[in-house]
Amino acid sequence: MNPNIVVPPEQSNMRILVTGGAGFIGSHLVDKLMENEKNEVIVVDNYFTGSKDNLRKWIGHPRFELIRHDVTEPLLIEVDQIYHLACPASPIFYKYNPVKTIKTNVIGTLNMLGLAKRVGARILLTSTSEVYGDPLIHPQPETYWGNVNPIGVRSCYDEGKRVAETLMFDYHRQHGIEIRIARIFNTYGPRMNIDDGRVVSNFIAQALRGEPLTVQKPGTQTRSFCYVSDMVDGLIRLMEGENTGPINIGNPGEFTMLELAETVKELINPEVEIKTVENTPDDPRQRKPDIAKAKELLGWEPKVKLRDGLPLMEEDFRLRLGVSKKK
Ligand SMILES: NC(=O)c1ccc[n+]([C@@H]2O[C@H](COP(=O)([O-])OP(=O)(O)OC[C@H]3O[C@@H](n4cnc5c(N)ncnc54)[C@H](O)[C@@H]3O)[C@@H](O)[C@H]2O)c1
Ligand SMILES: O=C(O)[C@H]1O[C@H](OP(=O)(O)OP(=O)(O)OC[C@H]2O[C@@H](n3ccc(=O)[nH]c3=O)[C@H](O)[C@@H]2O)[C@H](O)[C@@H](O)[C@@H]1O
Repeated sequence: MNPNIVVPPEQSNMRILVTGGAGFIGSHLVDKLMENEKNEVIVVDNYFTGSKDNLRKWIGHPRFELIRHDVTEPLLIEVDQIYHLACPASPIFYKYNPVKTIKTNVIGTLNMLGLAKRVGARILLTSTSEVYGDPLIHPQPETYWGNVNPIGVRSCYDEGKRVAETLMFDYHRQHGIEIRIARIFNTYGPRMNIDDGRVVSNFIAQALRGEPLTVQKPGTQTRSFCYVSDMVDGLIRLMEGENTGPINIGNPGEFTMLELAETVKELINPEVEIKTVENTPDDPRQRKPDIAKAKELLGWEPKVKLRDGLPLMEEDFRLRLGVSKKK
């Protein structure tokens, strides 16, 4: 090929690895990446919390490949970009085998950085707002170092992601790897596991089954919920842009868990009861992203409000649970 011909970036073919691509956010990201005919997408996943079903429309597609692989083992392939998502995200699942969660975050991220270094790929890590722990600053800007319990039951995830961020920056400084770090705040949408255990999927499944909505005590704790299409848009902008991050990607609309339960009840099943149940240790009391950096550096902000996103998720849950809407 003539070396003087410069191929503009939007014209070049890209081979993209998505680890954890059979999961909730990963499978939506794959859908978006596959829309670009210049992209070839490879998913690696161990199916711990993900499923082939989430990718069924792409299985057999000539630009798509699915590999059963655990990221705690080395991976030798040739790719241009790596979206590194592999890690259980629901507290129930990441606490199920905490040692494995740490291995996934630390050894898994080391392996993906090793791959990025060998082939010269750009790598994006999906970190989390949990790096801020139980935050003492509100809302949380990226400059906040957090308030994390290093020995608690959530630490395998929180500290695991903090080490993963450290590894990303050390590979960047020491080996010149091109890195991107997204700090994702609570994301919801179609394809979440019905029994995933996270609050939005729990409340929607409970409302559709006519079971009480289980608000964990005190119920005044807050979260800020981002719809999955907004999240995927933010991740792609971060990968394609020039900033390493970390950058918060989330929706600043903040709700108490009681408010969320009231909203789900009103929109999905006004007859359902709301009951208060025991909470788990170290549950953060408040969480809201400061997204000034995402707005300025990525030109990104979320578009889908909670009241518009919940019905889209309801539709998907109705189909999967076989519960039709009353006329
Ligand atoms: N959804 C959120 O609200 C949220 C918030 C903050 C950060 N994140 C991060 O985003 C990423 C995706 O989250 P999600 O909500 O889609 O979760 P998910 O559990 O649906 O997806 C995670 C995927 O990773 C796979 N996986 C887990 N361990 C693996 C391993 N050792 N090797 C290979 N694959 C493995 C799972 O099988 C699953 O398909 C995670 O890194 C998570 O920490 C998510
Ligand atoms: O977004 C993030 O940064 C992190 O948020 C979540 O962790 P968490 O906010 O604890 O998620 P949930 O399990 O959905 O809990 C949210 C709140 O709802 C409450 N909850 C949960 C479940 C339930 O049935 N009822 C209920 O009131 C919890 O006590 C908590 O206060 C994700 O699961 C993590 O993967 C992610 O990294």
